[in-house]
Order: sequence, then C-alpha cells, then structure tokens
Amino acid sequence: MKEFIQSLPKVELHLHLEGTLEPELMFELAKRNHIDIPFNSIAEVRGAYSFHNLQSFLDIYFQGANVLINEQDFFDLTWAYLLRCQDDNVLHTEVFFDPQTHTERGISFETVINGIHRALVQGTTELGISSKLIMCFLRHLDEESAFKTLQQAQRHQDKIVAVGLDSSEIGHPPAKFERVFKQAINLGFLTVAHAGEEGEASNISEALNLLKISRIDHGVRCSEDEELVKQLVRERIPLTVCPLSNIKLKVFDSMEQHNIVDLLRRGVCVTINSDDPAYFGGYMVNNFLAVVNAHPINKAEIAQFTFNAIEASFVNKHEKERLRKVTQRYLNLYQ
Ligand SMILES: Nc1ncnc2[nH]cnc12
Ligand SMILES: [Zn+2]
Repeated sequence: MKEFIQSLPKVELHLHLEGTLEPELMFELAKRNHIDIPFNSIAEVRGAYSFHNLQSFLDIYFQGANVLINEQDFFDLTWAYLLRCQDDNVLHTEVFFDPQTHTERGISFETVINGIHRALVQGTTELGISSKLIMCFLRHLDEESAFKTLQQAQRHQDKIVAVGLDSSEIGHPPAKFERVFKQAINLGFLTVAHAGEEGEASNISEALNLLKISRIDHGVRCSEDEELVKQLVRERIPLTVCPLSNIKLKVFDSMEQHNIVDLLRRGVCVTINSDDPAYFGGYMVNNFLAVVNAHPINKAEIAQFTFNAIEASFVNKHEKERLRKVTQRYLNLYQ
C-alpha cells in the first residue's frame, strides 16, 4: 500500500507556504538575514512543535516567518516545497500565502509575491508541476487591513486566482469579512475560507452563504450538523481536509477518530492535504499514509481523494480531464 500511495498522482489544495519552512531553512535564513531566533539547534526547534490548539501553533508559525526578508527567501521557501511535491508525485498544487504576516513587519507585498511567483513558474517549466496561488487574509486582523491587502493584490491579479481566510477561527467569524469578499468577487477573484476547523459548523454555512466560497478549508466539524452534510453531498461542495494537522492541533484525539473516511463514504467531496507540513509531521504522502494506517480503505477509495481534488481544483476542464486520465490509468494498472 505504501508503494501505491507513493506513486499515486496527487493534487494538493490546502498548503500554507509559510507552513513549509523547515527548521534547516529557518536557520539558514536567520543566518543569511542576521535575525535572532529563540532556538539553539534544529532539534530544539522540532521540540518546540508541540501544540495544544490552533493558537498555540499560530504563535510559533508567525514567529518562524520572521526570517523571511528578501525576495530570494520567498523563492527558496517555495522552491523547497515544490521539490517535496516532486518527491510525493504531486502533479498540481494550489498554495496559500499570508501577505499580512510580512507586510505588517515592513516587507513589501512585491517582495513576497515576486519571490513566490518566480518559484512557481520555475516549478512548472523545470519540474512539470502546475500551480495556482491563493492570497489569504489573516482573520485576527481587522477589515481595514484586509481591504488594504486586497488593494495591493490588484496589481498582481494575473498571479493570484483566489482569496482565502485563515488564522484564528474562534472569535473571528466569516461575517467579519463579508464586505471584503464581496469586493474580491467583484474584482474577479474566486473565494475559499478556513471554516469548521476549530470553530463550529455554523461557520461553514456562514462562509458558504456570505463569502460565496468555492470550497471549504478543513470543514471537518460539518459532522455536527446533519443537514449541512447533506447539503455538502448534494451540492458537491469540496472540503480540503488536513489529517495530520487535525491531530497535531487536537481537532481529533486520534487518527482513528478522524471523520475523513466516513465523509468520503457518505459522498462528501473530501480531499487530503498537508496544511503546514514543516510543523505537522509531513507532506502529502505522509498524510495519505496516516489516514490509511488508521482506517481500512481500498485502493479505489484512496484514489478517490485524488479524483475529488481534481474536481475541486481551479484548473480548466481540459486540464481536469488530463489529470483524471492520468489517475485512472494509474489505478487501472495497480488496483
Ligand atoms: N491550520 C490553520 N488554520 C488556520 N490558519 C492557518 N494558518 C496556517 N495554518 C492554519
Ligand atoms: Zn490551513
């Protein structure tokens, strides 16, 4: 099964570039940019990655991002992630970045996006990995800051396909950003949002109704509302689920208790993603393996995660068809 998962074609739809900052690169960038970090060794960094909820992770995640200063740093971060995609046979990826994490520290929007974009283009030409970029608003910041960020993004609309919403869910419901999302949609951006990760199921409905999102990031707490699950199935609304993240942040007590396989079998368009792999114990293959090791599941069901991700992706219908064919051929050969 391990070999089947390793070579299975994959599509990732929920990945924070800032969450791919491995301790080794953190040290290298800290040295290069003369930034003090509160760790003496890579082992010490990894030792600090023990979280009891989303906020305890976010505190460390924002601190880690302080080593990213120059355009080349954002290139190196993104390129290192794309090499992991190559290792895990990820054919297409749709990645988040949080501009406010950087602009709030005085780094220009251009420095961030130009470094990321250059790596994504190189990923397509040199590695054959296609990608889309999604700009997330930090929901713990105010509406004014989100509007300002949206304005900065307008000059780069050729590089950004959608806007999203991340950071602390509790206390910052989707309604807080209804007007920002309305403007983003008017400008031509697609929309997604983190909802129902730590926050309750009503956040999912609110994000669907007020923010007009194309897919829900996490959304695992939908199980608490039977009518909502039926709606997700009926309308094929995708959930970008992040199994290892959910265990690390104590959304579920164990992988055996995770609801992803149950949702899959009920017909929800669930997908497997790595969220912040440098912090949560691994990239796509590790997330697939963690699910499969905890839940008896056959190869057709495992491949369904890829078919769902293709369906939920923002690529055009010809590209979807191509990815479906590649995946079906693989399944036919190895089933
Ligand atoms: N899992 C997560 N939830 C909310 N915001 C995030 N930012 C990075 N990872 C996140
Ligand atoms: Zn996330």
